[in-house]
Amino acid sequence: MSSVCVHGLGYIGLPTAAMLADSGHDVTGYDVDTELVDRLDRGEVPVDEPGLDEFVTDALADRLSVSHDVPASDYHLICVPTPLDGDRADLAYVESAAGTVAEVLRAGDTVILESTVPPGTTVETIAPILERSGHSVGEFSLAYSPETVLPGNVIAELRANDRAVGGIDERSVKRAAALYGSFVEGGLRTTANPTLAEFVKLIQNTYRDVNIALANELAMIAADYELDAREAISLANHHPRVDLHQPGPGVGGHCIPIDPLFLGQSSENLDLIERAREINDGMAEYVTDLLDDELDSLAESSVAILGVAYKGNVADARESPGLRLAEVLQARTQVAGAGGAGTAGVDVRLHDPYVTDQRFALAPFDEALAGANAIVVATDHDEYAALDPEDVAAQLAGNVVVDAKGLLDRDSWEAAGLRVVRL
Ligand SMILES: NC(=O)C1=CN([C@@H]2O[C@H](COP(=O)(O)OP(=O)(O)OC[C@H]3O[C@@H](n4cnc5c(N)ncnc54)[C@H](O)[C@@H]3O)[C@@H](O)[C@H]2O)C=CC1
Ligand SMILES: CC(=O)N[C@@H]1[C@@H](OP(=O)(O)OP(=O)(O)OC[C@H]2O[C@@H](n3ccc(=O)[nH]c3=O)[C@H](O)[C@@H]2O)O[C@H](C(=O)O)[C@@H](O)[C@@H]1O
Repeated sequence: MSSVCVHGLGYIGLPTAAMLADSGHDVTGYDVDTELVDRLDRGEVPVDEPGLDEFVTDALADRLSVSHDVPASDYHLICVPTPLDGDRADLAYVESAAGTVAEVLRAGDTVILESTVPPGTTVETIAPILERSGHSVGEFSLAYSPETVLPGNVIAELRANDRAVGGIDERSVKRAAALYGSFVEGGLRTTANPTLAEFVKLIQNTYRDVNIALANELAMIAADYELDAREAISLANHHPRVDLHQPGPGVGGHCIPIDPLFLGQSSENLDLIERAREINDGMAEYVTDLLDDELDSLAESSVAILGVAYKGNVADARESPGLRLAEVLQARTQVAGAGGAGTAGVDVRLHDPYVTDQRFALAPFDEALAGANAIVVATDHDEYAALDPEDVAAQLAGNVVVDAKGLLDRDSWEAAGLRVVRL
């Protein structure tokens, strides 16, 4: 078993550190957020993910420790953020983490980058920073291995998913594969080319983004023929070589809407991929058009948006389709005030049973619904699937329901006197 230091104890780093400890390695978790390190040290697990609390707590009682310092270790795993800055990846965090590793790196150690990055980052950006240690690539090992876990199912997918491992040389491939082999039950797909592994991660998320855009476009076309897109997609998917995705109010989260843009960082050849992004981002406009068609006067209406989390049963509201819809609705109906300043027309109420972020001015469910002219189901939370249409109808002033996630049983909702428009 090896000593491992995990840099970055967020959504990816923390479960990975606990998994490595669970597999018998001696793991140190390091994060620049000193408060986070202190909280973890007290046994508080601030990352919201099913089963993670107990998994991390058990690891902390055994082979996982957290520290404000980076110890010399056989392995360094870098799991720090790579946000978007304009239309480019902000690599400041991975550069900083690599700089910290360089300070303790020894000949024979292995560094693995897990953060999602534009192709070429490991070779062109990380390797030169690590060489500030005084050791050359080859004296230490270096690999890229992307994380592919699905939020909501992280612990199971850490073990079960196949994992791409791209080493900078054959020794790096072997060293990285040995570490992942200690807990990955899926296949290890190795290559002596980190750039290929970086590219593979990006095209997995791009595949999903482009396919969702196709589903969204099909939903708009189906509506022109007065057909139910989801019924059509379900029937079409019975073909052995067709697997269409589902339409929705947009693509949220901090990965799928962002990773396709990383692909374009050193290539002028993105076309379909860029168009897919536009289609997915444009779904908020489309849902606004639907509401405009259904309501007498959008500007004088109240609309309850159910769901600001980016997807069902999670609390993460990054790149939220529900919030984007709220912005578009307000921008569309803004009217010039006396001083020329815009005043919002439509009254938008936001509700979410999972999101706790105070910045979003979320309303309790009954307040969000009270006297509203329309509701939009923007997130497929289980709580919304279980709503009683009679109760909802009794609280609304209007009868328009836009089911943007195909969550509701249309017959029972229409039997309650509601007009259901579904994407
Ligand atoms: N969250 C997800 O579902 C997935 C995320 N990824 C990728 O994994 C990477 C990490 O993402 P998350 O864990 O979600 O981010 P996160 O924001 O949850 O956590 C990152 C942590 O890194 C810490 N950090 C920042 N700079 C640091 C440094 N120089 N040294 C040590 N710690 C530092 C931050 O304080 C934070 O606690 C990103 O590149 C992301 O795109 C990949 C697949 C899935
Ligand atoms: C290829 C792939 O499935 N990538 C996963 C993805 O996780 P994430 O939770 O962002 O993906 P998701 O469940 O597709 O949700 C993204 C968004 O897309 C929407 N969505 C999803 C599927 C669909 O048919 N239609 C649709 O509109 C969701 O509602 C959500 O707003 O991105 C993660 C990441 O890279 O962070 C990655 O680890 C996960 O495995």
